[in-house]
Amino acid sequence: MKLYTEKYGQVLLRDKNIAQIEISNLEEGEKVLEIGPGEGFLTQFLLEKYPKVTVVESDHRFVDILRVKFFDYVEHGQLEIIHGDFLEYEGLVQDQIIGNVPYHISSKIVQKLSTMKFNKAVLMFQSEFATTLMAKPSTKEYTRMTVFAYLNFNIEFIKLVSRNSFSPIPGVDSAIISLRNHDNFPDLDWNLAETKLRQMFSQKRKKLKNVIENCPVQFQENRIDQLPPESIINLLRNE
Ligand SMILES: C[S@@+](CC[C@H](N)C(=O)[O-])C[C@H]1O[C@@H](n2cnc3c(N)ncnc32)[C@H](O)[C@@H]1O
Repeated sequence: MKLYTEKYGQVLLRDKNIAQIEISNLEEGEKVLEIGPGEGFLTQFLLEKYPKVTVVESDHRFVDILRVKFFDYVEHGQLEIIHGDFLEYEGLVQDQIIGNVPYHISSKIVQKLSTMKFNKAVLMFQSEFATTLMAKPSTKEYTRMTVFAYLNFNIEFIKLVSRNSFSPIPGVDSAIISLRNHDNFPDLDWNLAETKLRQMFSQKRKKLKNVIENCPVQFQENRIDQLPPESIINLLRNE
């Protein structure tokens, strides 16, 4: 039986150097949470560095493998294996988060992370998605998700990763980035801001004077995807 389903983002990392780069970008700490460990390629290195490792894996076939492979670590309480959906994870504050994440739910993972408290997350995404998170205005990669990420995180680009580092070889390259929570916009009403953001980007071909009531005069002739996040925040506050 084939043990992976590319459709569910199950391409497995095979390059130890890349795993080491990801782990060296995490910080020291007590606890680390891994999203989607698969067969545990990253997990084995995490266990060398952290006293408490929690992994959340949704596929029971991988969970069975992990339970056998890391039996001793589970017995000694260093490793907790959770069979479940990370998007439903309700755990406590984590020091560090790591994951070569399933590409088809990248946006949902970023949204989920925005609701969690952690020190630093080191994540591997499809390179195109990583570009979106850090895109500049007036480029095709600049989307609602770019602004959402800016509102929630400090983002750093770490490394582009060739598709040849995975098995099976996917059709695209990947990229490692890091996210840190920030609280730069404590005055924002988040539910309202997200609704407005969605509404503005759903009409991104229109000039803002035709999208927003009482649009500030300096933005009236612009389209939403021409404005930098700093200006969009003013719109989210003002409207
Ligand atoms: C790209 S693979 C990476 C596997 C492993 N970390 C590696 O690098 O070899 C993504 C993993 O996430 C798991 N996964 C997919 N959706 C998930 C979800 N919602 N919650 C937790 N794990 C998930 C998949 O089963 C798979 O093991």
